[in-house]
Amino acid sequence: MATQGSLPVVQCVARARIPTTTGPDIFLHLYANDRDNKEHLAIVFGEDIRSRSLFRRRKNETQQERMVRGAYVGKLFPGRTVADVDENLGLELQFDSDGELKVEKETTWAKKDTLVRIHSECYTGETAWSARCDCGEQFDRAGKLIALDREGEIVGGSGRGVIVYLRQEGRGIGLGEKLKAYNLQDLGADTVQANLMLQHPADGRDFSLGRAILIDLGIERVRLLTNNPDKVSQVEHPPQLHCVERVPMIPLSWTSDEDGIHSSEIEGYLRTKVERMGHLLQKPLKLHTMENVPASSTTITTHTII
Ligand SMILES: Nc1nc2c(ncn2[C@@H]2O[C@H](COP(=O)(O)OP(=O)(O)OP(=O)(O)O)[C@@H](O)[C@H]2O)c(=O)[nH]1
Ligand SMILES: [Zn+2]
Repeated sequence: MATQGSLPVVQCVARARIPTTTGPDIFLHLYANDRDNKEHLAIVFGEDIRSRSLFRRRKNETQQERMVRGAYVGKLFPGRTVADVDENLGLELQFDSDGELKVEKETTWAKKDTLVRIHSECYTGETAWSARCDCGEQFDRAGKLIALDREGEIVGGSGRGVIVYLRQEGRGIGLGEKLKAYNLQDLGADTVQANLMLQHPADGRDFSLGRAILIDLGIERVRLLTNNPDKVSQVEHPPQLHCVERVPMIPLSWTSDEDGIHSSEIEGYLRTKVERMGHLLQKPLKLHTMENVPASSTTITTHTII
């Protein structure tokens, strides 16, 4: 687990509106940073969640250049010439003498609890239909919960929220090493043992880039979608960033016979997360060590961070 340490410097390179197949427009932000050369992303729900580094005014730039990188208010349309004013919607951005965006409630989301997922890239789970993990399901669920007002007892994001998408494939070991880890798992190791056998830490990820991206987006109070306690502690950077609540992500297969991922591999994966990585999962789970103990006593309770 990485220590808090200083924040990386992040720069939003571009933002674009993405009309989605599921309904809402999202705003995809691509980031550069001073720690690695990966293209980390922020999937932002809500036109008014604004990247300070993207909107910061640059010397001698034109309004056209601002619109091309995505530093505009409201909606783009053919013939629009000014980035900082959307006359159709009656929106205008204001800036201070240093060219920093002024946070005004009419144009910029601020000081509100925001539903957030810090998600690590998983090609196999998100693209290759893998039933070894629940990453793809979690990614989809995060988008759905951000768009919804509520789902059962979970309060959604009502169309405002962020999925910080960190290029940390394989809990940071990369896709090639993760494939080797899968082979070791087919040979009987669990996901933690496999990493260690390959001379990698069980989970060497550093979420400081996630913190820096959220702060750049002006997010201050996070309702974090995760079962991973390490992530909860990583979303603390007082006074700028606080985790005010942990919102559990219960695997769909635990609440439905049809939905979700049903495979022997996923049960082992989730069991290892609970037993060996300290993940906080609510549904009773038959643990290796608790074979003959009634399920009700193995419920792992979660704690809402206040
Ligand atoms: N090394 C390794 N990485 C895996 C394995 N299965 C999934 N992963 C990676 O684990 C990461 C999953 O992280 P997240 O989806 O952020 O979830 P989490 O950190 O486990 O915790 P939650 O926020 O509760 O979902 C991704 O980078 C996956 O590629 C595995 O068997 N071995
Ligand atoms: Zn995965």
